[in-house]
Amino acid sequence: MIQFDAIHKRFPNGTTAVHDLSLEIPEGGVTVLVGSSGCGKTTTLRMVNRMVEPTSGTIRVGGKDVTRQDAAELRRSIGYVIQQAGLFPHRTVLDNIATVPLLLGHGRRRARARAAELLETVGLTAESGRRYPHQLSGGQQQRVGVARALAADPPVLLMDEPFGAVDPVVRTQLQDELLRLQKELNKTIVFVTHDVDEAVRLGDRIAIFRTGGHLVQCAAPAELLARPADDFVADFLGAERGLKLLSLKTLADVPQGPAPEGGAWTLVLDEARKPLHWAPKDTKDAEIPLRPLADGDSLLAALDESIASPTGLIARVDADGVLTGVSSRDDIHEHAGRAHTAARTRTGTEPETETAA
Ligand SMILES: Nc1ncnc2c1ncn2[C@@H]1O[C@H](COP(=O)(O)OP(=O)(O)OP(=O)(O)O)[C@@H](O)[C@H]1O
Repeated sequence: MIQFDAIHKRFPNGTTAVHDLSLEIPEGGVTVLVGSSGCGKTTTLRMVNRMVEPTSGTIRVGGKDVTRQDAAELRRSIGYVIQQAGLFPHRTVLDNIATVPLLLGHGRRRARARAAELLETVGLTAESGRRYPHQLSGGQQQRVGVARALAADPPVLLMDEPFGAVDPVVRTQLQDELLRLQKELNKTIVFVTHDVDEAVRLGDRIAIFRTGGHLVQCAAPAELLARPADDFVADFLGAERGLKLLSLKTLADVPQGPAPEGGAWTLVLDEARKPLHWAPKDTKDAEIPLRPLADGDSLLAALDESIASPTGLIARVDADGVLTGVSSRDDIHEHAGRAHTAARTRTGTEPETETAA
């Protein structure tokens, strides 16, 4: 757990970057710090590993006051990932990843073996380990940055806009990878972004800051979207709060029935009973492509597919892609409404919102 207790940071030029911050970051989850530019997110993050020292207040990691620990040692025990990866340009990828294990006194052989393992963990080939950072794409460099931060197996990972400099497709891939890794590793991750969608996608909890370094609200994403503490939070989350909430809910509970027969549309399956497309009764019309959805897909994806398809139906599949049934636009819509009511009225089932002035 990371505890910020009455933290204040005023830079020598008089700028207050963080104002009276008290926040508990639970162990083993992703806490995302969001807010507009200059609201103190990076400063907050960098105080955890003492790259910035607070003016007053206490920060504890695992119960220990960080100011009572040797700064260099502390930094080696906390993973740190930044935008543009921050790799050493004249070292190979493998040596970049092996840096911290080497500093920690692991032999070169062991450090490299660990680095090779991590390359695979973050989805890179062994061959890329022999390259230099500039010979990799931006997205690959970010993966190396994550591997390097994980090399000493630190319980805490600080990530400062790590995916800010890559295109949206690669960004989504990197987010997926991080979620997959986190399921496996269960680190305590503090993640800074100014992108609300990224925060909602990755965060177990989201802390929203406003200019002047004020924490406004910290809550689980669904709670935040359903019950923003004030107009600032509501504005920051954006106009499509309702849709964002649906991106957090799955399709699992929406009822499904057999595919209709003899109507205007027929669901065409391949020999393994995997849905291919909708065929019109009138063969002059074009067939309609479809995107099969599984129980783990979101209500937002279901709503989108049901609206986009003139059939008003979605094809549901199991983990192997085999048809399990179809669901109607009306059923999806009804569930979407219920998800909202539940989120608004929920009491005591989610972590409590922390608000600060
Ligand atoms: N070394 C410094 N000296 C003086 N002021 C600083 C320093 N570092 C940051 N600041 C100021 O402190 C405030 C908070 O900066 P910080 O980088 O923490 O914000 P941020 O929320 O991470 O912003 P961004 O999203 O743009 O990275 C800003 O007004 C910034 O200009």
